[in-house]
Amino acid sequence: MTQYSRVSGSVGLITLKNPPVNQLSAVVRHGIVDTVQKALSDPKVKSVVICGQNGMFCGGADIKEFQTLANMRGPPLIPMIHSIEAADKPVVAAIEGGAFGGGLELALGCHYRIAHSKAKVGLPEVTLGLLPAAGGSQRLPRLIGVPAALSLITTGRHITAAEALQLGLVDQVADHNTVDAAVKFALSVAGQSLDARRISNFQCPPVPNMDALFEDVMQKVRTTARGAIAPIACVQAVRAAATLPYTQGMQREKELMATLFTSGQARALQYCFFAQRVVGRWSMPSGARWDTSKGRPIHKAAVIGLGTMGRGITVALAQTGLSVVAVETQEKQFMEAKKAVSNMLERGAKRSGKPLAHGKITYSQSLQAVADVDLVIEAVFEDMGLKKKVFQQLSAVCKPGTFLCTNTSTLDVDELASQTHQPELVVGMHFFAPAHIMKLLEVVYGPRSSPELVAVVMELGKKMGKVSVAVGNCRGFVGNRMLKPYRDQAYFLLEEGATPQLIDQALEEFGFAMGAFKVSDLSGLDVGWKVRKEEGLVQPGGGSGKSARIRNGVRYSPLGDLMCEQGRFGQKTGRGWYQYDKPGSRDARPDPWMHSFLEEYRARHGLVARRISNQEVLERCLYAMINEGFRVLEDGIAAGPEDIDIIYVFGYGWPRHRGGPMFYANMVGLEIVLERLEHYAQANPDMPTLQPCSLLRKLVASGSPPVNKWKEVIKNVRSQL
Ligand SMILES: CCC[C@H](O)CC(=O)SCCNC(=O)CCNC(=O)[C@H](O)C(C)(C)COP(=O)([O-])OP(=O)([O-])OC[C@H]1O[C@@H](n2cnc3c(N)ncnc32)[C@H](O)[C@@H]1OP(=O)([O-])[O-]
Repeated sequence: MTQYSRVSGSVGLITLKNPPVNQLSAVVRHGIVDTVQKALSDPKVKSVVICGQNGMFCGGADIKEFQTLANMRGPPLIPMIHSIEAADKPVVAAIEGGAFGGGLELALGCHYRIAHSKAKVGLPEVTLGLLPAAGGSQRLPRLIGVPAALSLITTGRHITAAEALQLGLVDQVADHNTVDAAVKFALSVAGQSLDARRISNFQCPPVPNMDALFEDVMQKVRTTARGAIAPIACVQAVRAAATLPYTQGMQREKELMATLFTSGQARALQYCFFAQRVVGRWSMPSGARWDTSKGRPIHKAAVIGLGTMGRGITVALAQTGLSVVAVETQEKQFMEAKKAVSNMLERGAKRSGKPLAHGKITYSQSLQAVADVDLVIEAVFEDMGLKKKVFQQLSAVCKPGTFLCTNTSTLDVDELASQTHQPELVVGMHFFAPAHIMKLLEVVYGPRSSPELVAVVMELGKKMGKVSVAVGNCRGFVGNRMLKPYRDQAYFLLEEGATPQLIDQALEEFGFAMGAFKVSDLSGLDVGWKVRKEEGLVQPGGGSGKSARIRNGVRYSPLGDLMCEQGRFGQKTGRGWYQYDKPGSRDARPDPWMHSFLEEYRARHGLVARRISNQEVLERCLYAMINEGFRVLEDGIAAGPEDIDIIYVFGYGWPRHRGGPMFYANMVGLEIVLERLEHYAQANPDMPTLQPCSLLRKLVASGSPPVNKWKEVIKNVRSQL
């Protein structure tokens, strides 16, 4: 909706009213066309101000309308914005809150822009698989120059009003009432010539070596895009602005948008946008939900154990403004951690331009120091015995009602909870390394966990700038549980004839930030080895005969164990699945040693190497992971496919433009995933993770509904279990 009034005698005030973010739905576009027409034809009106209600200018086109073309009725944006720019009365945009995407494009069609000092602006279309196609890709470079426009349009980043002023994107910044300031401004420019204010008439400011600039940017974008097509189209659109007259540039913008709009990538990225918001509305099997469970504020928190994870968590907490007690009992680690945390905080402050959060941390070598905190995050070594001891001590030391959280990545949260006097006040907070940078937080509740605690931790995650996903307790939770069958398939493929680089290349071409073996080298092969040893799976020398590759009746690959026996722990030892210049180096190079190691291994086990295609790598690794995802849903560990997809996009390097594993399965076609799993399961009867799970079969039998309809089928499957 759009409201119109006349203020200060001669200013037509148009207010966009469409909660939650005044998005440009059809009804709003109608309203703008009508009210602009009204203002321009009213002789009493000498100038116009456009603003948005509830302290928000406009969040852009209505993304929900993109889901079906049928929804996209009503006046199109481009002519609407052109008619504003062509108006013979000055039109001023009063930007409060934010102007994003189509919202900023609307403001760029106005003759002047005044922003509140706390407002942000940006063209985030690229994050939705699109480009600013209501003239944004053509007007922005004309206004602020090609390099700055490229930076904003290809990254989609939101900038502050101060930066926008510096770039010349806005004309004035107001500290108080922006609409009042804009009305005053509109009065002052009434009657003035608008020839120099219509951005579409501008030439792009000249750039020396323009070809070299575009080549350079295109190369960078191709590397970082990992297969996403929108960033490349954004560069092409800006290039059109720099080299073509405005009308031809607009034609190019339209053509590029048409390709993007119907692409699967745009659908996947828009799905991710909404999925990220869906996971915030968490629920537990008990029926407790985000909107009925209230948390309480946390003022003081503690971190136990200052290894890599503990340091990152301490920094992340301090950066939210909380008081943090950081505890490490080992003298050497204690001294190193203090220094490291302070460096990390300094770097963070430099990056964000925000003040240092040093003063908020107190360090201690005694657990007694946490007696008065509201919440503790345990981040000691991944060892059940050690963690149990810490939880017993915490339960004795902390004041009643203290929330106790564990940063375990796989261990049983309920078992830890049972070590305390108040097991309902224990949950998992599974951070990802480096914890102050990585966005994902898995919040792991057990059957006894109190909804209040889940609410507290989800809220705390939000404050820390994390995307928090609430999941149930099981081995590996959601992320690591699904990763296991994916990794296992990668090992089996090595045995069957692949190399680490063949598998990694297929996964990286798919869009993963790193292939399975590079990730393994980065995180250290010894971590999994230790766990497998504790589980009694490791046989020295890899074992011999038939039993060497079978454990508990299921196929097992001892390759990782053999690598560890050779001291090849990955980057930290300079040798792993790849070789490195020196220990700690990150530049992975294929290792000829690996070739003979695999040949010898295959010969010992009577395996004949065969040619493995990229398609087989993707199908076996990804479909095994997806199949486990269906089991996770069937078991009620994740509330819905969105939870799984967001965990993978934010924590495991899954390419966002493919929407997450469960969305991807839907894009491929559930019947195809089922058929391929059946095929591979038949060929490998000793790999139960390839046996299609019943939820997948049920979904296919129900006609493969879209992801947002899966919950109904899941409910039926669970009720039959
Ligand atoms: C031809 C076209 C060309 C054009 O260039 C294309 C575009 O403009 S593409 C668009 C380019 N624009 C963008 O990419 C901006 C996308 N939006 C954002 O980045 C953030 O929402 C914003 C920064 C605005 C506010 O952040 P915040 O304060 O943390 O709030 P929040 O994020 O939690 O959202 C609150 C609620 O609003 C909902 N919703 C939000 N935006 C839209 C929308 N455009 N539409 C529909 N709905 C939208 C959102 O789903 C949520 O609903 P719910 O039911 O409560 O879950």
